[in-house]
Amino acid sequence: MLRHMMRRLVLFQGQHQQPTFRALRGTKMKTPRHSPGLALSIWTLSSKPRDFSQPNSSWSPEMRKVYDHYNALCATDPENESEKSPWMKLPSYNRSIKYATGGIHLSKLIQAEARLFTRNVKEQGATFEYVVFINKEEKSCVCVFQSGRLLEGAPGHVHGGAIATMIDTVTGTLAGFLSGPIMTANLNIDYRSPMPLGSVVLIHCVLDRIERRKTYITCKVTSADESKLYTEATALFVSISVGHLFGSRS
Ligand SMILES: CCCCCCCC(=O)SCCNC(=O)CCNC(=O)[C@H](O)C(C)(C)COP(=O)(O)OP(=O)(O)OC[C@H]1O[C@@H](n2cnc3c(N)ncnc32)[C@H](O)[C@@H]1OP(=O)(O)O
Repeated sequence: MLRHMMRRLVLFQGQHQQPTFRALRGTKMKTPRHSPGLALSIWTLSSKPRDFSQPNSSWSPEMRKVYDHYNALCATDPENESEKSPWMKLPSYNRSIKYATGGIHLSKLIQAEARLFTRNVKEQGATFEYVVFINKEEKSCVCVFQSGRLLEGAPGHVHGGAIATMIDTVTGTLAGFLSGPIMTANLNIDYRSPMPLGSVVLIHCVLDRIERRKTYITCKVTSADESKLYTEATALFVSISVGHLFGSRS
């Protein structure tokens, strides 16, 4: 069954419909605590994983306003239903493996207690609140990001590592959407002005170019009204085989 699910995962990644999953190198299989039969029957009944891109009560009115703006862009015009919007909102789970068909089951086998860095604090609003909207035609995306109180670096401002985490996540999401399974090979960041803790910012990413296995993305982080530039970055992602995550170079 595991082999079957892995095959579905590879097929899924090849369709480039969703962002890729991140490194699982050094992965260990976890033996289910229950008997396999019982465990499987429970999994079959399990509901959909929580989608963290949905609004929650920690979102500020500004976060909600920007979210509503981009969410409206995703809707199909009722007067022209044949023309689909190029915008789409991506779901977000606490493990990227859950994007794959059967991923919810796989995530219970592969390092079952692992959690995506940006989604690992249960308290809503304490760390990374974000949602990513992709524009398929422009090969670009916008992430609406609200930083929480646990992300402080300089007093009252967001930690540079937290900003880098978000840039890696959003550029990686776009690269994975466009190129399938990838890993970050290079990330260059210029911090232009300090980002107030708790503020809502936009992370704009666009495809620069694709050369063989290399996908180059450029990124700008601005205030929600786009009047202030906080950060600029460029990122290189290299396409990998799923085997690369499990230690095989083939
Ligand atoms: C939903 C959430 C999404 C989150 C996305 C986040 C993704 C991550 O953070 S991944 C974690 C951080 N990244 C890593 O741990 C990666 C570690 N590095 C590796 O595994 C490998 O070095 C890897 C995969 C990047 C490249 O290795 P490999 O597959 O052997 O590629 P390799 O043959 O060396 O290079 C391929 C091409 O990329 C180029 N390249 C590789 N690394 C670099 C680099 N650091 N800088 C510039 N170019 C590079 C090579 O020159 C080569 O170019 P060309 O095609 O022109 O000859």
